[in-house]
Amino acid sequence: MPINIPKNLPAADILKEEKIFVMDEERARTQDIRPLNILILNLMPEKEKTELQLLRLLGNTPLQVNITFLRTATHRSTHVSKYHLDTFYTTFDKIKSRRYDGMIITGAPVEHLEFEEVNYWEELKEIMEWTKTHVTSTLHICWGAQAALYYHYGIGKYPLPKKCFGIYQHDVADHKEKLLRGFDEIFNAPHSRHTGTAKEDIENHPDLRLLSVSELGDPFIIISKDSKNIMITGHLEYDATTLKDEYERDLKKGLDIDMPENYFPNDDATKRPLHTWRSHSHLLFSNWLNYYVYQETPYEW
Ligand SMILES: CC(=O)SCCNC(=O)CCNC(=O)[C@H](O)C(C)(C)COP(=O)(O)OP(=O)(O)OC[C@H]1O[C@@H](n2cnc3c(N)ncnc32)[C@H](O)[C@@H]1OP(=O)(O)O
Ligand SMILES: N[C@@H](CCO)C(=O)O
Repeated sequence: MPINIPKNLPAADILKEEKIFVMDEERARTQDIRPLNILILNLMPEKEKTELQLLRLLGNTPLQVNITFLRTATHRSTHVSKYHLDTFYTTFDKIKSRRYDGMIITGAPVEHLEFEEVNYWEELKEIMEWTKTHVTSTLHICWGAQAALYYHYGIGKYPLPKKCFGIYQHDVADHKEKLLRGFDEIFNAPHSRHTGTAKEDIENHPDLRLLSVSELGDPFIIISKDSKNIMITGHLEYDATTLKDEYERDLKKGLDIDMPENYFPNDDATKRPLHTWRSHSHLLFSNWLNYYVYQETPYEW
């Protein structure tokens, strides 16, 4: 939320220079406030876990936030009950005449497929096209980010020599960038994927800005220059034990999987992993809600 300070306070100029969000008294007096409407397209198979993870982050704000959960109509989910989907989720046909202040498109375990092989790809393309006119800002996570880079900007994904799996450090390209306001110089975030995006593809694209790169040299946070689309290649929303669960699942299946890097204390898988990215995940979601959704969305539309 912006701070409302007297017009000629000396600190105002310095805060403005640092791009700290200051609102003068007149603008503050005339600003209309209403709850935000956020749409979540949940493509993760274990939908209830993802709901909880995202709601924790979206709940960390003084704003009122109305949540609508969206599922694909063209894909039959196999890891969640029909009851849960029928009770808590809607489909695109039912909401496409509405407008949303913000939208989240989650990851999905389909990165081994070409985009066109994903059975809801045509539906997702229609939804992503619709976001251009019906959503103020869309945040895309992991495969959702790859899908957005491909659909909106023509940037493909490529297979990694080995799964990018663990907790990695990331830099902050520009401390004045609103999305990263309050971030430390270096911060942790989990990654869990078999495919990646080329850094040069982002850097060379005239409509994109790279805001954060991992210690492996991979793009982590990407934003479109019109600020409508944000792409995050990792999983800031993951719980402390999500990578552990994925690791144990793959070991049980007999898959050739390395231990998540920089995760278990002393690389001892019997020890409790520490949640070392929690504060930055909260910060990123509240910055998004404040600067890209609340401050940008029209009061009436
Ligand atoms: C890169 C990222 O975005 S990371 C995000 C993805 N990560 C996760 O989901 C982590 C948690 N997931 C998991 O642990 C596993 O996916 C599990 C345990 C839930 C499922 O594992 P399995 O049963 O071995 O996988 P399975 O092959 O049945 O299918 C996985 C999912 O992909 C879906 N899928 C498979 N083929 C296709 C296809 N062509 N098009 C669309 N979806 C497909 C399946 O339907 C299923 O999703 P659903 O439950 O929503 O229907
Ligand atoms: N995060 C995913 C990667 C597969 O898309 C998993 O390990 O389940």
